[in-house]
Parts: sequence; structure tokens; C-alpha cells
Amino acid sequence: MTSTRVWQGHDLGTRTVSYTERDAILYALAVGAGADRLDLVYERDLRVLPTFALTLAQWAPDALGTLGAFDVTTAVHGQQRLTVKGPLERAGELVTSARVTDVWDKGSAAVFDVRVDCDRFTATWSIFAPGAGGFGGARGPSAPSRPDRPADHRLTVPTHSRQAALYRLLGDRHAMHIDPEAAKAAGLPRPFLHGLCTLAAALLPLADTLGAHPADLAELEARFAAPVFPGDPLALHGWTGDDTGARFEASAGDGRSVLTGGHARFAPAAPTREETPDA
Ligand SMILES: C/C=C/C(=O)SCCNC(=O)CCNC(=O)[C@H](O)C(C)(C)COP(=O)(O)OP(=O)(O)OC[C@H]1O[C@@H](n2cnc3c(N)ncnc32)[C@H](O)[C@@H]1OP(=O)(O)O
Repeated sequence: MTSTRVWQGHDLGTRTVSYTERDAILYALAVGAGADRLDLVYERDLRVLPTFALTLAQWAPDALGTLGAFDVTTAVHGQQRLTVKGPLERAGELVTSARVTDVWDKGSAAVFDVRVDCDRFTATWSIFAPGAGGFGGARGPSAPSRPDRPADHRLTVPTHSRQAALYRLLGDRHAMHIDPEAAKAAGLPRPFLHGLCTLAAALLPLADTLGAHPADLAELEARFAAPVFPGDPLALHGWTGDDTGARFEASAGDGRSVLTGGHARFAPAAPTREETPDA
């Protein structure tokens, strides 16, 4: 069997991905934007959510699984980071390049960090792969810390029973999100929500509460600490601090922490060349 450590630094190549206004609107609907959010769901007023880029770049962690680095039937998305460098056009093409930046040895599991670079964003997926650890590597980062004071904001994040079935059509077709047998094979009682769908759903009420526009997201990170089942409402706690954003966590109705170590910063992006007056 190939040692897990050989994937460290592996170049996953470059792909050009394209999308239309329709894709961007479907994405906004899938992560919970209401029909009254004309700025997210109506061509006339459309602003594209930066997290939509993550569905377009999902090919990168998927490619690593296809190459055999980990067992795709049991690996789950563990953490996500995103740095936005510029706004997404209403439709377009993105040239994305990906490589494995780190492989951490958690003993019984490995965590693969897959970084995607593009002129509009840099993003890192951490894939938690049970059974792939124990190869003598560094343990890597531990659990994120939580603020030791009461939250400044307490919000509800609704999720919908059809949400995973809809969200998967945007690009992440892993069977565990739709097929009860595949979910059982991954150790869960029923299909569960994509981590990136949960995260994007949480950002909508968080941005509203902070008085920010969700399309002005500049930085994002969070750990997927436990599975979310479609239809379960989440309780989100937010802590505001020095920057134009917040730290946040979310828990399910039964008290399980499902998002930990969350941080989102919102800042209007610099206009693109075409949008700059007199450019
Ligand atoms: C292809 C799939 C796409 C998807 O979207 S899947 C859906 C979204 N993801 C999920 O629903 C996953 C939810 N998270 C979980 O269920 C759990 O979370 C895990 C099963 C991933 C891990 O739980 P456990 O096996 O109990 O881990 P531990 O014993 O608490 O920690 C072992 C080490 O692993 C680190 N770790 C724990 N959770 C994560 C994570 N989510 N991402 C990255 N690392 C993680 C810890 O810190 C620690 O390491 P240290 O001892 O060095 O601190």
C-alpha cells in the first residue's frame, strides 16, 4: 500500500472551470437565500456569493480521492479556509491550480490539506480520512480555540430537508449526501449535509446581523466538527472583535457542536477593471 506521506506536495494540476448566472443563482438558493434576496437570486441585481467558488473548485479534493490517497467512502470534509482576492463575475471562467500542501498524521486518521489557487481566491480543504494515519508524520494543528466570553450574537440557521439533494447538483456528488446506504458505510444513520453548504447557510444570517453583504466576504474558516442532517435548524453563536467580521460556532438541536473555530470577515472587494469608472 502507498504510504500516505507520498501525497505531501503532490501537484493536482490546473483546471479551467466555468459557470453561468443560472449556476450562481441556483447556488444561492441551495444554501438558503430566500426568493426576496433579489441581490442573490435575480439576474437584474445579482451579486455572486464568494463561497460559490468552492463548488467550482471541488474538483481538487475529489481528484486526490480518485487518485487513491484516501478511501472516498469514509473520508469527510474536516475544515475549510477561503481568502477572497476579488469578486466573482456574474458568469465566467476561472483558472484553478491545486496541490496538496500538507498531510497530517492523526494516528487513526490522516488530514490532507488541498490548496486551490486562482486569481479570485485561495482556498484550502482539509479532508479527514479515517484509517489513513499512523505513517509517522507530524500531528499538525489541533482543535481551534473558542472565545471565553458569552456570545454577542445568537442566531438560528435554518436547514431544509431537501438541501443536500439540491446542493449536490452544484458539483459535490459524493453519495453519502443522498444515498442512505452510502451514509451508513460512512458510519452515519442517514445522508448528511455538505459541510460547505452548512457553512454558506450560516454566513447568510451572520452577514445580515453584522450589517454586511454576504457577497463582501473576504476571509472565512471553520471546522466541520460533527455531521449536520438536512432539516435540523442550527444555533449559531457569534463573537464580534477588532475586525469587520466575527468568530462563530454552531450547534445542532441535540447540542452537538457542528461548526467550530469559525471566522468570517466581510469587506467590500476592490472593483474589477470593467467596473472601475473611467477605467
Ligand atoms: C467528501 C465529503 C464532503 C463533505 O462535505 S462531508 C460533510 C461535512 N463534514 C462532516 O460532516 C464531518 C463532521 N466531523 C466529524 O464527524 C468529526 O469531526 C470527525 C469524524 C471528522 C473527527 O472526529 P473524531 O474521529 O472523533 O476526531 P477526534 O478524536 O475528536 O480528533 C482526532 C484528531 O483529529 C482532529 N480533528 C477532529 N475533527 C477534525 C476535523 N473536522 N477536521 C480536521 N481535524 C479534525 C482533532 O483535532 C484531533 O487532532 P489533535 O489531537 O492533533 O488535536
